[in-house]
Amino acid sequence: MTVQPFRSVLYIPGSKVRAIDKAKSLPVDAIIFDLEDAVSPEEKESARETLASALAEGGFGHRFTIVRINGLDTIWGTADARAVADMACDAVLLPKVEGPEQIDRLAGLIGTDRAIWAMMETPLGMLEARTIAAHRQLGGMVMGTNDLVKELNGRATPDRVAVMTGLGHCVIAAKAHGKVIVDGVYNAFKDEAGLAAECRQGRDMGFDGKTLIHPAQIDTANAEFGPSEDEIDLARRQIAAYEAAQADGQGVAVVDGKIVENLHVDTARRILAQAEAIGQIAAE
Ligand SMILES: CC(C)(COP(=O)(O)OP(=O)(O)OC[C@H]1O[C@@H](n2cnc3c(N)ncnc32)[C@H](O)[C@@H]1OP(=O)(O)O)[C@@H](O)C(=O)NCCC(=O)NCCSC(=O)C[C@H](O)C(=O)O
Ligand SMILES: [Mg+2]
Repeated sequence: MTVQPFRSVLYIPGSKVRAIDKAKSLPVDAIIFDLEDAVSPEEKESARETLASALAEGGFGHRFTIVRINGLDTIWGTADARAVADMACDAVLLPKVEGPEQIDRLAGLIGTDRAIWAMMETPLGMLEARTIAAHRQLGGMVMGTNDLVKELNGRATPDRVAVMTGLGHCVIAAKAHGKVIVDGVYNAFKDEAGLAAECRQGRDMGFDGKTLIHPAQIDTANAEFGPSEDEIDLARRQIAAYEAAQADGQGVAVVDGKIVENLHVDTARRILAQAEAIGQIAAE
């Protein structure tokens, strides 16, 4: 079982050369190089060129590289898509996706080989999560909780009640189709405790990781979305107990007073595979 980690997914404005360079040494699993909201209209074209050179130069190692382009209905979108078709990145992220036809339209510009990721951040996007997740070229989904709160005219509260239905719906859609899904950003980038609590909520819901806006958020996301020592220890003991029970002709084992069935063993194996993948990254 191979499990590529997406615990920490850092946005970097495509216009910020120093930040792009810094990313080569940051312990992130993935990077979103942004051409959309983090780049001013005056810098859109130069950011495209900056990014193309940085990606051509390389040096991002194991980090999964994603470029977020502007929407195809904006004045920059088509030129972004044409430029990104030649960029050395792993995936292209399209903002405000509201249906599979938008993915088809982007595929018409960049080809069908490159993975397309979708920003999930509008009410219509939430309703269409199922058809978007099912698209053959879709690699992953990224929650855009700032836009979603805005579009709902809700309020950004610590319990995230305004976006909770959408978050759960998108997790279900992504998992139904075996796609990666990462949670939205935590805006207060100096509030470590608040970030940790929101990461735990996202992890409990089934998100694979969290999008981040500042390097100071990386360690928290990696810790909260990676398996803990206790989880790894329990996974090992569950597998051992289940294998022993099977050898004894039993279908169920008991560990720490709780039953262990084949489905729990699947989860345990996934935890160990993720821990191994993370260990390999750390050893690089
Ligand atoms: C939020 C920031 C504007 C803060 O920037 P700054 O004041 O420069 O931070 P620091 O001085 O603390 O920076 C310290 C060093 O870290 C580097 N840095 C900062 N941010 C990043 C980053 N994102 N990636 C890599 N490196 C970064 C600085 O260059 C400093 O380095 P050094 O000089 O070598 O010490 C800034 O963090 C920022 O611009 N963040 C990204 C904002 C962004 O991308 N926003 C758009 C995505 S969020 C979104 O759109 C969500 C979604 O669509 C939705 O709807 O919810
Ligand atoms: Mg957004």
